[in-house]
Amino acid sequence: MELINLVPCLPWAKWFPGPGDQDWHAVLCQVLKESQKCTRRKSLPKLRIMDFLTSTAILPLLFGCVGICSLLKLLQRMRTRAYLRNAVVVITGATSGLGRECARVFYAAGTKLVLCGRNREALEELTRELTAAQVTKVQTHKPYMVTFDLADSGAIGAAATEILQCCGCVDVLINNAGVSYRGSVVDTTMDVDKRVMEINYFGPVALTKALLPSMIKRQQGHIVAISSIQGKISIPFRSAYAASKHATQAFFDCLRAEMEQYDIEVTVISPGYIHTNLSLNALTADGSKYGVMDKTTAQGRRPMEVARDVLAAVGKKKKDVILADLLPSLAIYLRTLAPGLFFSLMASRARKEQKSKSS
Ligand SMILES: NC(=O)C1=CN([C@@H]2O[C@H](COP(=O)(O)OP(=O)(O)OC[C@H]3O[C@@H](n4cnc5c(N)ncnc54)[C@H](OP(=O)(O)O)[C@@H]3O)[C@@H](O)[C@H]2O)C=CC1
Ligand SMILES: CCCCCCCCCCCCCCCC(=O)OCC(=O)COP(=O)(O)O
Repeated sequence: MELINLVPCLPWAKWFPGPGDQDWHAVLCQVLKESQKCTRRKSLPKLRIMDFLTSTAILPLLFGCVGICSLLKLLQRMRTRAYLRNAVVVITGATSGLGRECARVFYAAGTKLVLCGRNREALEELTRELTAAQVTKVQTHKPYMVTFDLADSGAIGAAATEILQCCGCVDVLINNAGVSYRGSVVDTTMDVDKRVMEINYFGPVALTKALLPSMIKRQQGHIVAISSIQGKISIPFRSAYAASKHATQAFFDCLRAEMEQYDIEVTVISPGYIHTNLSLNALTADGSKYGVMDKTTAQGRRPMEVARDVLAAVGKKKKDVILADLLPSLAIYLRTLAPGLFFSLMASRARKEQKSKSS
């Protein structure tokens, strides 16, 4: 016990030594005894309350908390359902991977889907599959299909016009389509850098810009960008991809701020590895397809799970969401808090990868 804490107990001292007296030690012992008695007296009601709480109130309290949490979850689910039911939702890259799974979960949520892709047959097959599915809880709507290439800037305006003509408006635009890349900066042609940027950045930006005026007019809408952990940190041999995703993050962060006055929501989603065809379809330094299912991709999260998280993020109108394991999430903090260490780790990773390629 600190001496200072004994000061309030000094009045209990039964006698005080006189000036020059050496018996202060006895006084302090006496004060200490009195203070301990006092603490015991004070803590008795506290002990009784604790006894009461642990014996009678803890279980009801626990059940109460669980009940409140479940109720809040249910309310959130109902809000998400109400927000998305009959909403016009445009999904790019719906022919494969995450886009395809997003189509499934948003269809089951009762949205009016506009499925976008380059491959008409794949879109038709997905539409057949969706409409054949038994969804009982909500009324579903037959998806509309729009075929265009995001690298073709002329086609994007026409696609936006077609979407607005057929559906009247767009409530949610999910910019999901994308391509990855593998290569060293030194070996990669500028054509490849530009192509990755066209598909992952300029395409979504152009589509967003084409649909924004109608959203602003209605003062309603929601834009989603599927970025990547690589929109927040850069790893070696992904220069074009990481750059396109960093640009995506920056553009949609600016857009969010500008759209707040119109009640238009912007959600940027940054997933870690997902088990899709992304690595198979990735471009290499000379523009050819990589064509390999990487171990990291194969071990990634199931696209259906990620699609459910996308639905939840949209329903909750989240602004920025990271959907990754602990390590990539920690890496983002490391990049911010200890950039020197992060850069050294990335340099050593680059050396190792280079070595394993050349051996
Ligand atoms: N898989 C992963 O580990 C991660 C993926 N992401 C992101 O998720 C998104 C979806 O990728 P994912 O599902 O994994 O990969 P997939 O390769 O399975 O799907 C990519 C989709 O984008 C479409 N696409 C590609 N190029 C174009 C283009 N020029 N014009 C129009 N559509 C195009 C593809 O269409 P087509 O069938 O015609 O080729 C396909 O539908 C991407 O933005 C990706 O960066 C983010 C983090 C991790
Ligand atoms: C405090 C301790 C922190 C320890 C941090 C160590 C740093 C480890 C680096 C981890 C790098 C994670 C990279 C994740 C990349 C990723 O998830 O990318 C998602 C994609 O977009 C995948 O695309 P790709 O074409 O690259 O497969």
